[in-house]
Amino acid sequence: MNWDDDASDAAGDRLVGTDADGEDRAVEAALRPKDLGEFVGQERVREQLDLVLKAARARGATADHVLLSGAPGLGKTTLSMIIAAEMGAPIRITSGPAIQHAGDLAAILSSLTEGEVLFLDEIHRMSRPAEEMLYMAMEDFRVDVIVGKGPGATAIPLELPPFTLVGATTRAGLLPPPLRDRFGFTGHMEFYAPAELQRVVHRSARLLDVEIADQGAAEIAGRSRGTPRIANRLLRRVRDYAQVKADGVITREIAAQALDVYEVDARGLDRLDRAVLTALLKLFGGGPVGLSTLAVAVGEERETVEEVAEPFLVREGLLARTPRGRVATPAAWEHLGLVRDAGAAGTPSQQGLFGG
Ligand SMILES: Nc1ncnc2c1ncn2[C@@H]1O[C@H](COP(=O)(O)OP(=O)(O)OP(=O)(O)O)[C@@H](O)[C@H]1O
Repeated sequence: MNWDDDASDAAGDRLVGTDADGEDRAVEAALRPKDLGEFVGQERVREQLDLVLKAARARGATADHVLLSGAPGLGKTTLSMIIAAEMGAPIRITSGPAIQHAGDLAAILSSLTEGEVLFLDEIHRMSRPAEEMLYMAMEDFRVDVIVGKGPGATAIPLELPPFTLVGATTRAGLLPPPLRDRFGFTGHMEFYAPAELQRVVHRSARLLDVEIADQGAAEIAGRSRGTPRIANRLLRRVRDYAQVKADGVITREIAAQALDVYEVDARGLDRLDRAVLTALLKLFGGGPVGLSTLAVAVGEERETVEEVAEPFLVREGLLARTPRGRVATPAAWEHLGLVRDAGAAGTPSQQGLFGG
């Protein structure tokens, strides 16, 4: 998978963007499941983690280091908090970009208490020297603090209490193998199925004291791009609509009307996604067309199209990246309700892209 952090930054102000905005952060604390039983979906990761934590508790030991990989908003921070709660341990939260010098990391590590969970988000964005210090800290619970500079510099070993590192990354493939190998357990977080997101929406509605019908929750879930953070955000916008335009109850119709107003369509595409697809279909007959040409046609930067819009369109099977350019799939024509001109050159079947 190719989730780019810069792309998700650029997507920050979209209703269907995956990064947390200020409002998300304010409510997310209240919506986070507190234990593994409350955590919806991710059956395999949950089951495996349950075993890891139970075994550590039975041995009276600190849990092994845990690496969580997956797209933003799938629940990595939430799981790290659950790990701490299940181990009855405090948690310290920091991120790779916040640790630029090995000294920053040494300061954090040396202040940890026994059994504490250190959550290191975006661990792939840590500086190299800090990363190397982390290897030793994870393996031997020890760091060498360098005092002085040049030939006179000396390394002073510092013992650390046993702790559990929970690393989170959107790009497990970017981690150097020595770092990856030092995690006792790696959990790959998948996008959520609509039925799972429906449960997330129901749970959040209950916590927010919002009345919602099953079909209302299903409507929101179907437009949430497999991501609980987006589901919770759409729920809040639909709640606003239900309060202003109706009696506050979220039915299927209300959810659909509200999300139409916010331009999030039945499949979770927003205005930018649809603009890209529409240009590809209407102006270029479905492609192939070069990325730069497509970007000019929609009046966006090349990077925005490539990093913000395309990943989801590709994931949804609406657009394909081919060596000859971007190509719409038959599903794209269907989704936008357009019919391909039968005589046009470069139809998907003529190119043999989709098996005729
Ligand atoms: N499995 C789940 N069940 C219920 N709610 C969930 C689940 N996973 C995530 N959420 C909700 O989604 C929101 C985002 O989750 P979280 O912050 O843990 O994601 P993340 O993967 O750490 O994202 P990022 O990588 O951007 O930090 C939280 O409010 C949380 O309540």
